[in-house]
This record gives sequence, structure tokens and C-alpha cells, in this order.
Amino acid sequence: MSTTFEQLPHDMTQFNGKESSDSFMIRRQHATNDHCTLFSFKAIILLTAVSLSCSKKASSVHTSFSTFVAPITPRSILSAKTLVKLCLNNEEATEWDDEVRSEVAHALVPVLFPQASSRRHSITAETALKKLLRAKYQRLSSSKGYLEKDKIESKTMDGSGFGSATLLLGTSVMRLRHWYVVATTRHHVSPRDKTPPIPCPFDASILSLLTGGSFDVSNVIPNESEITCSIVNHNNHSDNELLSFVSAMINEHCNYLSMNASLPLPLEGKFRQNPVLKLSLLFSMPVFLTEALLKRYGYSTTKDIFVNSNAPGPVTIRKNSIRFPGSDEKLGQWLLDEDGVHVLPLTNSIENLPFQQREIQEKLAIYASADGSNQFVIGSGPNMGTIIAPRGCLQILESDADATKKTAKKLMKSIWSMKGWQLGYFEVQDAGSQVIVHSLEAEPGDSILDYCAGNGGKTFGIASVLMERGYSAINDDNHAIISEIVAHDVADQRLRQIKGSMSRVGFVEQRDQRLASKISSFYTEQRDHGKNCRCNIRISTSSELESSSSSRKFDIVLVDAPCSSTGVLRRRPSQRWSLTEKEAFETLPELQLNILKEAAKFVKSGGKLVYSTCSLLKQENEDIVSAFEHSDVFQGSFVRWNFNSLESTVKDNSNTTEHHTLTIIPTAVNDGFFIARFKAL
Ligand SMILES: C[S@@+](CC[C@H](N)C(=O)[O-])C[C@H]1O[C@@H](n2cnc3c(N)ncnc32)[C@H](O)[C@@H]1O
Repeated sequence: MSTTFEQLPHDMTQFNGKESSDSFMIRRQHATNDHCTLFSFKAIILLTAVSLSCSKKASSVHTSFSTFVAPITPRSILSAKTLVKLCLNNEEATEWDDEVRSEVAHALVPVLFPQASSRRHSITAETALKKLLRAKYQRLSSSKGYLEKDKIESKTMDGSGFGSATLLLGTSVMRLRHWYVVATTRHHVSPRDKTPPIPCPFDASILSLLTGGSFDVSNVIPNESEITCSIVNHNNHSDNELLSFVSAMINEHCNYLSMNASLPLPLEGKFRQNPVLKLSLLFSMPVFLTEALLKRYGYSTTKDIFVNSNAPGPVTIRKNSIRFPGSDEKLGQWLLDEDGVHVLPLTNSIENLPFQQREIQEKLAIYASADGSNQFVIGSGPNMGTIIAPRGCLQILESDADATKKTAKKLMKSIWSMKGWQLGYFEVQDAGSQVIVHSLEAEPGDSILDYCAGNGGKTFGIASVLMERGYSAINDDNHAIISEIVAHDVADQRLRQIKGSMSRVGFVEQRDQRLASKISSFYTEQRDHGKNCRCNIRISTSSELESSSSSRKFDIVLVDAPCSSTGVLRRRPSQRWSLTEKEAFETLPELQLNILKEAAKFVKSGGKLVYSTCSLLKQENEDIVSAFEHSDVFQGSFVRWNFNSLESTVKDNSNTTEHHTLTIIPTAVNDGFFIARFKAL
């Protein structure tokens, strides 16, 4: 008997339930695969036991279970709470009531460390777990680092960040896969058992520990230096130590899953034939998401997307020409000299393309800026691609064989402590996000509304492009070029963040009595020989923008809409499980269409409107574009604005039909995004 597709819940929150089977008679009749060990057997006992003990229905078996469990002190219960909090996804751990936590503690000690039962009170759950892990993963746990929560994007540059990113990816991401291992293993263990698989109440980190023995990871143990792990907001050394081990283990799983996507699971028959289930289980993705992406991209590209979504992403930076007017190469040299960090301009190659079509190079098109000088996207089809080399885009090398000891030491530092960042020479920004900035094709002197400015990632990118090109655009008839950007967002907190970055990025506050007191206005300028190139940024709340809407129109409006983040899942590990079907297919699309229609009224005649997301879902991308194009706002007022396509590599012209939308697929070098462009009549 095995788990069927129908038994796999669409709503993955069910996996956190506390259901259980009626029996916990476990006999290991035959192994699920050659890699099963005693460790996994213990894990299964524990999981079953805890599932049972967490269930109200479990009272009948609880007596026999209790005989197996050593009494524990309040101190160890408390410790177990800490353990659970640390090891489990926070949201879930907080939902657990005390009873469940103490059951976990009860279960952990004797099952994982049976000798403890003869030395009552002498060992806590943490100690048991630590000892177990130490024995198994000692080699991997030697170094540690620290990570601030929510900064995965920027932290993956260094050893600690890489390990931590993987830890977070692992803990949040692999839930479905681990559940499946446990469930199917249990079924193979007890084939005559008629009960459904046990939805396991543990999060992946515990499951990783517990199912570790199910995998043969001996060939995929990463370098010790990559396993430097850290704990978020936790100063207790021993807890850090514990999570180092957890991280090491999860790291193995992640590397294994992302780099070596073969199937060590007992996927048979129905499973193997069902692509939705197969990809969902293999890559631990919600079923509704897998279904939607398969429909849009097909099997091969969806699989590539998932491989990249499960591995830590690269650390990409954007040169800030306001603070660093030199070339990309000069910035690279400066960062090497001053920060000891190797960066290289981003260059992607056809070999890296995540498409089935990668073999058929003649079908590739290159999308570029109007003058062809800045080539940024290479596509396998008319409107789908990945990034090649936008100007100003550099990537920090993760491992550098030539690094001196000094460099290696500096690499362990946080990106925020780099001199280059503190001086505002660069910003951390994914290549795809940079392409969105370039796709506006902003000209010095333009007025631009960044309607969903967030914390200013694109606002500052636009300013950098305008200032880089502005000074050289000044001619004899024109001694001053002034560009203006209005950064708007509904979230005041985000706007405050933009304000906080202004000075580092190179802007000074403008004190102008004529401006309303609440409006924050900043400027940067370059003056030379009577010429003046200037860029103003005004920060505007909704009410301020609304009050000027009748008179104020812009050359360009960017709508970088709130979305499901399905193109950047590796940067937000918990996103795949917190995103609901309703949100992805109803709530967000409705919001996105409303925002786009609302923002469109700020485009001046002849101006441009660009819609972008970091989603890969058709419902948030092409469907929004289509709904917008059928709306009254579009009809008679806007037309599509196609991307410029260079045809240098294209032999089959039929495939390069110009398009006004572009989907950027996540790869090893960039995240996933969508862009649509319109022009006002
Ligand atoms: C994808 S984020 C923007 C990221 C930002 N452009 C950047 O590059 O860093 C989407 C933003 O839209 C904002 N938002 C949500 N609803 C909005 C609305 N109705 N109008 C304007 N902004 C909105 C959110 O507060 C959020 O900051």
C-alpha cells in the first residue's frame, strides 16, 4: 500500500496537523531502499509515537507509550520548548500548545537516546539530540557564523550566509518531501496497516534529523567551509551549536535535492506517471503551484525552475553610478582591493539556459535597449528568457580558489559591513530586478513615478541610470538636465526605509519652503563647467499623490506590483507554504489589476507604463495584462510597447516576433520576473 495522489492534500497546512493512526505497531518488514538505517527506524518510531501522543484519540495507546518514556523534569520540558522553537518553523512552533511541546520532549529523550531511561533526569532533549547529531555530523559542525533574519539575499555571499540560507531553505522548504519520506516509509514498514499515512506534526528541520538515515548522503557532503551555520536572534552558544548540526544536515539535503535531482524515494507507478505529484514531492512544492507552473511552462522548464528555487541564489550587486561613476571593471577592482571580495560582471551563457531549447541555439533572441548597447535578456522563445549582461550588474563570487587568506576572512563578513556598500558604491539587487529598471528605457530629464516603490530598490536603480547618462546628454543648447522620480507606496514604513537610504546612496535633503512640510524631497547633482545634471527624488504617500493627481502626469510610470513572489522562492523560504491558492489566483490578481489601472492614470500622453512582478504565475502576469488591455482604462488610451529584439543569433525569424511582455525564468544567475510594457497615446 502506498500513498495516493488523492491522499495528498492540496492545502499543505494539513501537514502540520496532529492527526495520527490508531496503531503504532511498527515492524520493519522491509526497507524502503538500500539507504535505510537504524537511525531512520528510530525516527519512524519517534514520529509515530509523537503523532500518537499528540492525538486526543491516542489515549488507548498512551499507556504502552508511557512505559517506553522516561519521566522528565520541568527543566527539560522547558528546554524542549526551546528546542522545538528553534528547530521548528516559528509559526508552527508557536501554535503548539504546552501539552504538545512536552509530549515532544518526552518523546525525544528516550527514543533518540535510550540509555537515558536508565539515568533518569540526567539528560535533556537537547543534549540527546546534540549527541546524536554530533556523532553523525561532527565533521560538518566546526565553524559558525551569524545571520540576521530576512537578509538571505545579501548574506549568501559569505560562508555563514550560504549555510544559513540553506538552513532556512531547508527548514521551510522541504516539508512536503520529508513528510512523504516518513509517510511512505511507514507504509513500507507496515504494509497491512489500513490507516492513511501519518501527517507529521514536525517541520522539516526535525524531520531532517529524523529521516536523515533514509538518505545516503555520503557522496554529497559539502565542503566544511560551506556549512558554517548560524542562528537567528539567539545568543545562547549551546543552542547555536545545536543548530549548526541541524543546518549541516539540512544543507546536505538541500544540496542533494538541488544538485542531484534524482529520485531516491519509492516513487512508483501512479506517482512516477503523475508529473504534478512527482515534481511536487521531488522539489517539495505545493501541488497547486506545481500544477499552475506545469500548465504555463511545461515539464522541463518547471523542473528547472524548481531546481533553482531550492538552491541558495547568487549575490548580485548593482553599481551605483551616483557614488561610483567609474566603469563596472573599476568597481570590481576597487572591491577586490578594499573589501577583498571578488566580483565579476554578470555574463550568462547559452549553456546555462534553463530551456529544452538550449540545444537549438538558432531559436534564441536577444532583447536589448533601444540603441542595442545594453543587451540584457536572452530568450528561448518570443517572450521568455533569462538574463545575460545588463550594464552595472556584478556578481560576488561564492568561492574563489585564488582568494588570499585575507580575502577569505573578509568574505566571512556580512555584505553590509563591506566598505563598498557603506560608501554607497553598490546596492544588492538581483539581475532580474535590474532588468526591470532598464526596461523603462528612462531618459535623462524624464519624470518617473515608481508607484509601488517598496524600499526603493528600483527607485535608486532608475536614479543611477539617469545620472550615469545625464551628464553626457547635456549639449550646447541645454546646460541643465533635471530628472525627477516620485517614490510612492501605500506602506509608510517602506517609504521611511527609502528616506533612510538616501544619504548613503548619494542624495541630500532638499529644504524648500514652498514644499508641503510632509513631503520629503531629495536631490543629487553633478556640476561642471556651468553644466548641471540633477536628479530629484520625492517621497510621496498615497494622499499626497492623490492630491496632485489631476495636474500631475509622468513620462514613465512603473508598477512593480505586490505578488506571490513565486519567481524568488529561494529568497523567501517560507513563502511556498504561506501562499494560498486563493491569494495566488484571486486576491493578488484582483489587487494587481486595480493597482495597474489606478497607476495608469498618472501616465502623460505619449508616456510609458511598465508593469512588473516577481511572479511566474500566469494569473498574476499574462492574465493581468489581458484584463488590463480589455479595460476601459486601456482602450483608446494605451497601446502595447514592444521590447527591442536583436536578431544576431537568430536564424529562425519566425520566433522573434516582437512582444511587449517578457518572462524571466529563474536560473543559477538570476531570479524570476515578469515585465509588460505599454505606451499612452
Ligand atoms: C514588489 S514590492 C515593491 C518592491 C520595490 N519596487 C523594490 O524594487 O524594492 C510591492 C510594493 O507594493 C506596495 N503596495 C501594495 N499595495 C499597493 C497599492 N495599492 N498601491 C501602491 N503600492 C502598493 C507594497 O507595500 C510593496 O512595497
